[in-house]
Amino acid sequence: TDISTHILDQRMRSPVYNASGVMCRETTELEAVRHSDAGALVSKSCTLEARDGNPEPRYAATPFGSINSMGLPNHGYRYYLDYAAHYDYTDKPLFISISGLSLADNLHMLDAFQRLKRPLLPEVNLSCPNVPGKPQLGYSFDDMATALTAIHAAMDIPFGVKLPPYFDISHFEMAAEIFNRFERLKFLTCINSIGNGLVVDTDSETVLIKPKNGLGGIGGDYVLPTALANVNTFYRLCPDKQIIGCGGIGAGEQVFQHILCGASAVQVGTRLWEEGAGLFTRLNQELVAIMQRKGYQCLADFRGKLCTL
Ligand SMILES: O=C(O)c1[nH]c(=O)[nH]c(=O)c1Cl
Repeated sequence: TDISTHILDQRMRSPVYNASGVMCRETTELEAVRHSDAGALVSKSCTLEARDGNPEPRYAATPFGSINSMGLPNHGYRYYLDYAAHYDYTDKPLFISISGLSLADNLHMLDAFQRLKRPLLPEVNLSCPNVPGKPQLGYSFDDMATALTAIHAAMDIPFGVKLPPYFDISHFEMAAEIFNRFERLKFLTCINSIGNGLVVDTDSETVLIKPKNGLGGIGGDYVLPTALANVNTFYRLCPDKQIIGCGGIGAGEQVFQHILCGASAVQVGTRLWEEGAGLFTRLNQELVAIMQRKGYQCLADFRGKLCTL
């Protein structure tokens, strides 16, 4: 049973890796993912300068997932640039998440990464919901088109984007039309957390996290149907791009479902935060068991083959 996959020409021994933001802010964390059974790794979204992020508590686990308003805490792009400069690319693919506070910052950081002339894979984050005063690009189609036009003009290497969840068919269609304009935009990571949810503790009658009156991005079991809808819809609307699934993965079954909906690889956030890097070993085993039960030899046997009625 072969669970390997490729993103562009880069092979992954497993289709499962971390979601940006989880187990990836420190080089020690990136190394933990690299030494795990994950098939790749992605770094914490970086900004031009280091950021402390939002006041704590800013993450909370909940009965069916998590809520977070981290506020883009990271060491600044040079820290991740150094990691990418010394990384052994023969091991597993390295994705670099970029989340500049302005288009100029994004262009500056992307240029620095492409000048390394290393096979790193930039994932431009269009969907951070937690920086007060910074509306996310993914929900402003004109601004997103402007940014991607400038990024595509500046980038000689292939890149991807981290997308927010969309909920309206016309939004899927408008977003896909924009993405399809850009040939070197090669992968779409769907989805980021569902922005600005609110989780309340009944006993204390209090929110769980400090920033933004308790509002934060929702992840975990709550978001699986939305994640699958975004994966499958962009899989159908953007046939020249690969889809990386993210959202609601806690067991091999959801890995299987994301791939069935069209994902070439999948990322895990909430469940990884709660369980640790042993998660990848478990997910790989559970995916193999499902494939064996169904008689599938490789991921291509079922990728994108979701049946409709
Ligand atoms: O608050 C964060 O750092 C954060 N949190 C998220 O759930 N998604 C993001 O893209 C980011 Cl950048």
